[in-house]
Amino acid sequence: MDAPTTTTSAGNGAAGDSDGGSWFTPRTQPSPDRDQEIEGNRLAGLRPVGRPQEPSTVPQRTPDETARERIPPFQDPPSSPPPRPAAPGEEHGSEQSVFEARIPTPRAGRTPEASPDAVLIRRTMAEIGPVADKVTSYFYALLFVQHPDLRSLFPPAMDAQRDRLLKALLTAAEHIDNTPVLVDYLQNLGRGHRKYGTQPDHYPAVGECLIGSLSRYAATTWDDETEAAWVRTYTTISQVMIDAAAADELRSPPWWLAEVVSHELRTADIAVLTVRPNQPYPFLAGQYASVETPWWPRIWRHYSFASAPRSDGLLSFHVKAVPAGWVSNALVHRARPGDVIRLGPPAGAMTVDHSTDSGLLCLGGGTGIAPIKAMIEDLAERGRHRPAEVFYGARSDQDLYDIDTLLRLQQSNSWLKVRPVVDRHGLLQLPDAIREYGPWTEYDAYLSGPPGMIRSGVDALRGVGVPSDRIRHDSVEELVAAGD
Ligand SMILES: NC(=O)C1=CN([C@@H]2O[C@H](COP(=O)(O)OP(=O)(O)OC[C@H]3O[C@@H](n4cnc5c(N)ncnc54)[C@H](O)[C@@H]3O)[C@@H](O)[C@H]2O)C=CC1
Repeated sequence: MDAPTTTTSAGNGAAGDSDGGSWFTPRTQPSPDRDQEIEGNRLAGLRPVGRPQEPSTVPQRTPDETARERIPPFQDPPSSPPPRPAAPGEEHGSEQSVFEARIPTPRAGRTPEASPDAVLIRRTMAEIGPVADKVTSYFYALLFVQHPDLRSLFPPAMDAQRDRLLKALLTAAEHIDNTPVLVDYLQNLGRGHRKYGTQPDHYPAVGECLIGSLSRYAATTWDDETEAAWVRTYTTISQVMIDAAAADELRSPPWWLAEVVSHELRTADIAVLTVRPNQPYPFLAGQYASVETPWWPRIWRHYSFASAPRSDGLLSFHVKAVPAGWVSNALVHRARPGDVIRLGPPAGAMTVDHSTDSGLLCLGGGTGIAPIKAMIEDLAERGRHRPAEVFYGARSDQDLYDIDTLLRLQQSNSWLKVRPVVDRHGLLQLPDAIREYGPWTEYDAYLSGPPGMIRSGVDALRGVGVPSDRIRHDSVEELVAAGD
């Protein structure tokens, strides 16, 4: 399952397609027998094109610069809106592919002018919106019938994961004008897809089926111009992903194997697992990884690292078994020392900004405390004496399964204050607790927990005057939510 080797960044062959255009060659004229063509094969003209070496006089560009050039510049700099709450997932973040980028929405009253392609794409999106389920079913049916070899890249049982690829593509397309954020998102998506065994030549197949499905369900507005806009957009999207995967191949494996070295049941349904990766696993405190168990092949779920990077290389996760959570139940009730799981690459931008001395206001709800604890350990290890206040919310005293660890950290670090907040009478008091303390004007806020907590926590923080750009949380699935 090697990652692509054919594409690299500009300066060594990536930029400058042979025709000076895109990776795909869009058909601009309808073919005479268009009506007879099988849906999904309509873009048989989509093909990877050769990529000659650039002349040595061309200054070397980084993969990032190349990727950003592929996407037209946003007409208006992205604003800093309130972070959108994460959408519900059945397990932490569930497996949202590698969604983590935040697509800023334009500031109220200042609508940036959309590019012509973006206008056409949004028109298609508006038409397929009411029949999104049908588009999804048709897209996957097409993909697996036309390209049965791709079926093995997806889980045997296509549950909620099923529509994630399509959603990711559609959401990215819809935000094609928003260069800075989209590039990060797509690069992450490309890197994250290495663990599925995605190869560059899979992209045209997906592109054909995407266009086949869209043209069928957006038939009223679909025309050659629209098709050309989608082909250009998909070409850009896929090329950024392919290049990011190729660059990543030079420095990281597509996945890591990790042996469970300890498994501690802290409550009837919460386990703390410690694993040893088979090779060094670099990550930052606050990030998360996708995890696959041997019992549910190709089903990946996200879990945050519950400790800062350790000198012995071990990683830990807090997992709560949730109803119908295949992976979480396996990890809590089945996994034992000696079992081997797979880890995807680290992802997530909810990390500590070490360039400032601002305080940290952290809200952790349930197992959402895991990345918060990792960030506090990170601060402690760096010897940075920044004020940090942790509000740890749980439904009962018993559910404060990691309070001892946090209290120990508090004992040895005078700058840290830990405040357990247990729901009383079914009332969720975590956001109320923030209002009771403060002021928080000199603090950066970090939230981690269930989507409802993130939502009300963000509201509460903004209510007490914490500016949106100082509020951070995992934005897993934000793009998907934005595309809904
Ligand atoms: N395991 C991990 O590594 C991570 C898990 N998460 C997420 O954290 C969540 C943890 O689930 P549980 O432990 O079952 O938490 P839970 O549902 O028991 O909630 C924990 C606490 O969060 C607060 N809370 C919950 N809903 C709220 C709302 N609507 N408004 C205000 N406060 C609210 C309350 O204080 C509650 O006691 C999951 O959604 C998981 O996806 C997030 C990051 C990391």
